[in-house]
Amino acid sequence: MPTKIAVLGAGSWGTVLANLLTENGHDVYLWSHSPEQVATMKQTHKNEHYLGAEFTLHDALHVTADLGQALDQATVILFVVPTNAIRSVAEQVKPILQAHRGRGEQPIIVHAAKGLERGSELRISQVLADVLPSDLIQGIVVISGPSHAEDVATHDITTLTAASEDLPLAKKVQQLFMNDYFRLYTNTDVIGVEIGAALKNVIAIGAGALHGLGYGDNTKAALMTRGLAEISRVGVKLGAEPLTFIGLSGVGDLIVTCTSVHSRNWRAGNALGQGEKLSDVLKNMGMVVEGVSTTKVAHHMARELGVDMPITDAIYQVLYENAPIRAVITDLMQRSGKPEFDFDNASLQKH
Ligand SMILES: NC(=O)C1=CN([C@@H]2O[C@H](COP(=O)(O)OP(=O)(O)OC[C@H]3O[C@@H](n4cnc5c(N)ncnc54)[C@H](OP(=O)(O)O)[C@@H]3O)[C@@H](O)[C@H]2O)C=CC1
Ligand SMILES: O=C(CO)COP(=O)(O)O
Repeated sequence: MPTKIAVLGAGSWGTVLANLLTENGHDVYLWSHSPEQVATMKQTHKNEHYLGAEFTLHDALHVTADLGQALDQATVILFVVPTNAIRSVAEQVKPILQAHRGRGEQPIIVHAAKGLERGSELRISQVLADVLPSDLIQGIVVISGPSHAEDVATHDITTLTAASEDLPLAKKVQQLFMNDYFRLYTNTDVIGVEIGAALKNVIAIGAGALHGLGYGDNTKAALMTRGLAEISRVGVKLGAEPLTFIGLSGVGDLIVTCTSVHSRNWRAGNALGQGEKLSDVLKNMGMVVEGVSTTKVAHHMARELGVDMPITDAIYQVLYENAPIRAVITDLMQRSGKPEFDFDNASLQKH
């Protein structure tokens, strides 16, 4: 029995996930807020701006700019817009779900975005829970892991995590997405999965910058390892399970984002390392670079929580205070010597 799924956001990731779910036999409606983009996709069967000319939309995939049509009788709603658009899209979804309430429908809400909301510092599942009351929905599941849209588009073998506090719901979502090239594992640590997903983008900007400046493999490994240390530190302080950070949405996503030319965060960092201005880099990218906004949120969050995040702070200085990259690297290296692990520090323990 096919499941009706509404995919909200027709950028690179939303389009590829909608295609995959259609391949898996589901009845999928891909919603874009742009009627012009929908008209072009219907005419060409492509989403060329985001995925190039090679990628073709599945014949059975419905594309629409009508949110009501996408949501009508959908049992799953997948949010794949950038973090800072999640709230406004959820606010458009809410009255439609309220109108459907009489039919007794309660869709599963899934999201695939990676960031922290500017201003509120909320994780994405928290933003969704803030807007969509629990009597309107079955629950919220996050899907996350090392997964560039460009590689999934060519059926490269890919593994993700489906995370929810409600394990049966995570298992349902796992089954919807699984196929011979896309494998999901479940996890109940939503905090760890969302924090790992958001903060790896910050470190990927740093990895790109090191590449742009000509640093070698030792330096990149140092950045990724110490980057993971600070991601884990803040995550555990927020209540995450430490093990999640050695999983797919921790080290897994950190590796792919810090090493792939597909990563918009890595590419932005690389361009900065080569001396381009941030405003030009973002203008030329034409796609979301989540790590730029997340760096600001994480920098403030670290201060509020009293967690040491020296790499994130250094990237903040480069992005928001115009600090020269080589100077912040020198400052990082000149900090006093420290133990690799502070085993006695309570902030490394969950409780
Ligand atoms: N690309 C990838 O490989 C992966 C991305 N992700 C995450 O998925 C999320 C989406 O990323 P991705 O698809 O790559 O982003 P893109 O930049 O490729 O596309 C973003 C899409 O969201 C739309 N959009 C932007 N603002 C709004 C809004 N206010 N209302 C409705 N639609 C809006 C854009 O429309 P328009 O064209 O009009 O601007 C565009 O269709 C991000 O959080 C990203 O980190 C996660 C895993 C992999
Ligand atoms: O999250 C991603 C891969 O897992 C995509 O990363 P970018 O947003 O840097 O392209």
